[in-house]
Amino acid sequence: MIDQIKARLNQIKNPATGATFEAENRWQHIAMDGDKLVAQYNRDGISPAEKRVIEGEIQKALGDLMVVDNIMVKTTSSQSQDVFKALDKQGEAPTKAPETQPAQIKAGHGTIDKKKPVPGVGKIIAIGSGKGGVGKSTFTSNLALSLAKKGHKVGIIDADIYGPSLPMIFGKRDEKPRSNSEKKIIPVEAFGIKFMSFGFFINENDPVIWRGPMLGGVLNQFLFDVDWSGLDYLLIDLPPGTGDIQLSMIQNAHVDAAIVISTPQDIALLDAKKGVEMFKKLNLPVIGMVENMSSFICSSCGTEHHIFGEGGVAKAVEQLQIDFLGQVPLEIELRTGSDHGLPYMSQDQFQGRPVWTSFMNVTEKVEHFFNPNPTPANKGGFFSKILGLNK
Ligand SMILES: Nc1ncnc2c1ncn2[C@@H]1O[C@H](COP(=O)(O)OP(=O)(O)OP(=O)(O)O)[C@@H](O)[C@H]1O
Repeated sequence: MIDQIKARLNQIKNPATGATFEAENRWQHIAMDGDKLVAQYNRDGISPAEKRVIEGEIQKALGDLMVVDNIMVKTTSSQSQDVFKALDKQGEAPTKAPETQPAQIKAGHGTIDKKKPVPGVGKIIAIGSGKGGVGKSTFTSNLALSLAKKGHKVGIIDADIYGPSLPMIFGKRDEKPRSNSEKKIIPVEAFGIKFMSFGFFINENDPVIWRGPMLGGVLNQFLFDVDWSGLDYLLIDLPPGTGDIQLSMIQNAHVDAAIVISTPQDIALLDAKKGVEMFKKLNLPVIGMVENMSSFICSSCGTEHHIFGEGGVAKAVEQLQIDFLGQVPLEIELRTGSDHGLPYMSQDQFQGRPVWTSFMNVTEKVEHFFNPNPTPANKGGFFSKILGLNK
């Protein structure tokens, strides 16, 4: 099959010149890795928009031979600045301002090999889930807000390449991140939380195939090319799953600990256990597991319904010998808040409700994990205080 694939890939045309990839000798590597195709071409002179056309053509050319999700196309370029600029709503890079530039992230430049601390950041927590849609981004954003309520300076990296939802949750979908004069990306800020999202750099309709080449380096770029100075906690919202993508994202990054989110459903739990194992394999301490959507309390009759099952996460943490950080019930306002850019924990009118209390309890456990013996001097924003970073 590989010969057939090569023959078809050679006929892909460069939209910039109209010549085939074969004629321009663009392909550098075409090989199968199990059932996955890894192909790499030289993209000098090809713009991001043309690159997307090419990826569409590759999908079309190979669509009858293999599953599109198994096609991984990498690129190399001698111009390391041919990058993905923060997009405005129409998909165009914003115009220049005198002292800042449109922020940009590079594609296909791999990971850095050494784990090094992120300047100005206290602790970095990776938040993962085995399965998609269990509420990882909802949890991450509300944990950030709860930590901020306890006096900490908090940032979030939205590294969920499949469904970056932080711009929506924080009501910043139209934001265009910029870089400062030191070429550091300035994080976007909402409700006192600084964040950076992969969503600012892609069009929502871009196929996942196009995002593939960005996987390797994107987390490290978000860790080191963004100005995170002054943070106590930096949370990383990982893509759902426990495969190579998640592994390669975190194995070279300096992360202090991880939290795994699951629903009580068997299938989600099974995958969440794999997530815990993945973090353990990477020698990353697991703070614990959170059960989201644990139950629904009927507002008319007050009965508690365990829609996705009951007690599953409590059992799993026992088997895995990790801590149970708590349950977050289903609550309509948690969803509507996220949909409307008004995250739940930013709305003080919900204080005292079960979801609010759950988030504050989880927050205390996270604080305790890093600071088991709080004193008045190191309580609330303690990392910044120690480091003298809070201005
Ligand atoms: N406890 C909850 N109560 C009500 N709705 C919730 C709750 N948790 C999450 N949701 C809603 O469920 C949906 C999925 O949540 P979210 O996007 O946070 O999941 P995710 O695990 O990050 O998904 P993905 O895998 O796509 O990144 C969202 O609409 C969110 O608002």
